[in-house]
Amino acid sequence: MSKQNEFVIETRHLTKKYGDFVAVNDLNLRVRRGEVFGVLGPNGAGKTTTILMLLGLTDPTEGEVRVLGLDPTRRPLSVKSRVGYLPDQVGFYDELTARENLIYTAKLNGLPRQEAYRRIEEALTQVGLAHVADQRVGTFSRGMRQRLGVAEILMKQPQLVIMDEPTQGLDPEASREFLDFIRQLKQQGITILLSSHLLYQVQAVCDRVGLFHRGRMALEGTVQELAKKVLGSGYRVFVEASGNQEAIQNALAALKGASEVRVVGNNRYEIAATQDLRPEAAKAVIEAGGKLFSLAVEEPNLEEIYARYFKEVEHGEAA
Ligand SMILES: Nc1ncnc2c1ncn2[C@@H]1O[C@H](COP(=O)(O)OP(=O)(O)OP(=O)(O)O)[C@@H](O)[C@H]1O
Repeated sequence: MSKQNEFVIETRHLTKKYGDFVAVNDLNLRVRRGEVFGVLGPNGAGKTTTILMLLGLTDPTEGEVRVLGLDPTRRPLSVKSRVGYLPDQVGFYDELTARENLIYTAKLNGLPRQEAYRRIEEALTQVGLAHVADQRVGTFSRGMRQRLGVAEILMKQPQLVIMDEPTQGLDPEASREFLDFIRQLKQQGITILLSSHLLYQVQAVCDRVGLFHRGRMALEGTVQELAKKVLGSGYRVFVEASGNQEAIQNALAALKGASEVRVVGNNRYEIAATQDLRPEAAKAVIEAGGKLFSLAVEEPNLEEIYARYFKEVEHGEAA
């Protein structure tokens, strides 16, 4: 394993078998300090099983795991007290109030009493639950429970937060707030592992993503890197310009990074490109004697990458 600190999460040849079934297969996952890493993949790809191993909640069959330099198999409590965990259904004691639930967690984590009280009040206020702090959690809506889960994380002040489908079942407003919360944590230098099926959300907050497929990490990188690998290009640049159509089209097609140029209407062109070619396209239009009216760019889209990747996998399997 590499030097502590560089990677907050590191797995080597991590494998989990249930009988003959391999749920996680030879997984090498590395998440750097301070990054937001998105875990994607179809149902049953092994995402939750991986997360449970990272938290010491289930033991690997083979391979190694380090979380914050600790082995969760041997030191599950040390890992749990340092890592914030937000599953899709946050487990709280329904008969206890919001505040009592947090006091209970604080005790489990060995927080000193006064410090715990201070942090709990702060966290409850931050997530907007201060006014219901003394209500039983059994009366809470799903969104309120999730907020309490967030309060628990804020109270812990962890170095790493692991989230498994955290916005599942939340309304759009609550999901948006949740994304802001992730950004806030990132600003504080906290590392985040986020598993989600909501690709646009993942794209909005993640620095890198890993695509899981049948227990393996099939692809890994920034959205741009994945776009290059899977789509070949990924950027679309839209150009509106008058002038000699053939000259403009040729000039655009000659740009480095342009893989295809299509005429999509009167004086309108669409470039498929490996990067944002707007400045280069502007220059090319002028040099080809054209007049530029507008330029726009569409960045690579994780939905498209995901759909294309799995279509190709299926196609490969069918062949
Ligand atoms: N305790 C268990 N016993 C037997 N098989 C299991 C057990 N837990 C998980 N599995 C199987 O392991 C595979 C991976 O499950 P896992 O929950 O990790 O997938 P996932 O990627 O999180 O999927 P989802 O997106 O549906 O949450 C699935 O086929 C699942 O049925």
